[in-house]
Amino acid sequence: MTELNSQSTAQGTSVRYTPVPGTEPLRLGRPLVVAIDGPSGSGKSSVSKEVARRLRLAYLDTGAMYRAVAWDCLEQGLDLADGAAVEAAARGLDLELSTSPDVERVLVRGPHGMTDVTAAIREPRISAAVSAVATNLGVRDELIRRQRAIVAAHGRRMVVEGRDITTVVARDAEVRILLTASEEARLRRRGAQLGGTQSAEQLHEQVVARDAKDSTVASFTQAADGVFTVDSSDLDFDQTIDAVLGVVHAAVSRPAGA
Ligand SMILES: Nc1ncnc2c1ncn2[C@@H]1O[C@H](COP(=O)(O)OP(=O)(O)O)[C@@H](O)[C@H]1O
Ligand SMILES: Nc1ccn([C@H]2C[C@H](O)[C@@H](COP(=O)(O)OP(=O)(O)O)O2)c(=O)n1
Repeated sequence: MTELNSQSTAQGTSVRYTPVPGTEPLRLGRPLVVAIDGPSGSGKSSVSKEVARRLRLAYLDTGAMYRAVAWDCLEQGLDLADGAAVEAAARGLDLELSTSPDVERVLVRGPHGMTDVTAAIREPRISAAVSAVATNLGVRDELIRRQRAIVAAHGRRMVVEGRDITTVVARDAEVRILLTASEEARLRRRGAQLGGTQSAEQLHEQVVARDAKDSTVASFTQAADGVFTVDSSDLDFDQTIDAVLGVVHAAVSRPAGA
């Protein structure tokens, strides 16, 4: 009951999704985990939030969890090379994050009460430090456990985005997507997002070099079996949303076992 139409637009040919009212697989209450992985700047966060709004699902930004651990380690003055101390910080972290696609909020509880770290975790100093935390396997073990618990607590109705969601955290997701874009597009988008404040070298470090480090512990450059690839290099934001929604509807409309 899903229509996928090819339409020519000013930007080229794109796949657009035409929702069919009352489409059974998207009924409210039925589990629907949409797992989205991809490299830095491919559009995971912005696309996942909009897809969650359209499908009335909760939203989990797993990258924000790794960033919050990095923030806490720096706050405590820990040496990020001390794996045991970093793992202990992750296991002890009292973290609260919004799972609404409309509210961006990350809070960390410390000895002096809750600190709102929503903006702080996006600072370049955290982007520079976060791979040291994300490549710590003890940290990953703890955050993966928490991420699975969050998905379960939301009745498995959630868009979850990161680097290892399709392959580890939610291998059993109803829909698994690898969102990619060319390196050139990703650097351009991240540069614009940061308001042109970063040099080409800084952007390369924050996007390409960080992905190379993160690739050592998570596989997000090639789609695993059963994972759909959406390449957004030549799509604008709205076209990317249409393409992702098209994949969701095609996946949930498939007969069982197909
Ligand atoms: N298809 C697209 N076309 C143009 N810009 C996009 C597209 N997808 C995302 N963006 C923009 O690119 C920037 C980076 O996207 P973001 O969602 O932060 O990526 P990620 O979470 O993968 O690092 C944002 O400013 C976002 O609005
Ligand atoms: N599931 C995840 C999510 C993020 N990470 C790591 C990889 C990244 O360097 C950091 C921050 O992720 P985030 O998605 O915020 O990164 P972007 O700057 O949006 O590309 O965490 C991870 O290892 N596994």
